[in-house]
Amino acid sequence: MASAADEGSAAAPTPTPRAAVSHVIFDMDGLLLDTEGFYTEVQERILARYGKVFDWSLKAKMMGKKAAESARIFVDECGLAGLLTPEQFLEEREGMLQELFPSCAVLPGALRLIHHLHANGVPMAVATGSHKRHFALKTQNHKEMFTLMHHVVMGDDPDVKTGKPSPDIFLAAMRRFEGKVEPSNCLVFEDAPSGVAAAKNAGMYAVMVPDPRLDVSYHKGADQVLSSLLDFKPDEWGLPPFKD
Ligand SMILES: O=P(O)(O)OC[C@@H](O)CO
Ligand SMILES: [Mg+2]
Repeated sequence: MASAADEGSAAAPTPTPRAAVSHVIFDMDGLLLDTEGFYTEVQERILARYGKVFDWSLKAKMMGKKAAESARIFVDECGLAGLLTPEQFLEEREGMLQELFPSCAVLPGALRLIHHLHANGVPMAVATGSHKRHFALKTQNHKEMFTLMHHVVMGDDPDVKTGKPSPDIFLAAMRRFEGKVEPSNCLVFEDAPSGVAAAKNAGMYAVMVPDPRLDVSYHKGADQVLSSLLDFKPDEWGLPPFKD
């Protein structure tokens, strides 16, 4: 029988990679940038006026979607039809969001991973449901991270006919890489159930980094679920390992 000392000195077996991807696509809100809390805060405030409470099952349905789609969900699910239109909801939350977005922080592990992949020549893109104007507000203090991306696709891009969970945005992001890239070459990082579904609908691999308040039933469909980007091991996906 091997002693504890023998076991300690034995080289760890090299794990078989889950897949060998060559290209990476990042979601933005709630994955790279800590902006989801702003949406929650503003929506809680609006709902409180109607004596209602914003909860995580509603959050799960709204997050990751284009603004108009999530506004429709908000009004319908909260039974506000006749009291508030989706357009009024968007108008009302706009001022509050515009003030909050520029102060957003980068989420843990995002910069480390992006710098590592860039240094190793792995092509990266961002695919966000956010439209151009909100993207500019959110990224104004984090420009460097986005210069390392080959490209960014936003929710109001003409190639994005339908928002997540439609695969449109991830397929558009894939097609804009150089050379011939297949969905099975792409690894998507997402925080939202609709985003994971979009990646899977596109035929890609999906690593989910969900908010801990999101019910575990929403993790279904992801190929891997992590508590933080800091826990990501590139070699599990055929990507160059971290050296530190
Ligand atoms: O696709 P992401 O970057 O999460 O953006 C969606 C955002 O508009 C709100 O959830
Ligand atoms: Mg997101």
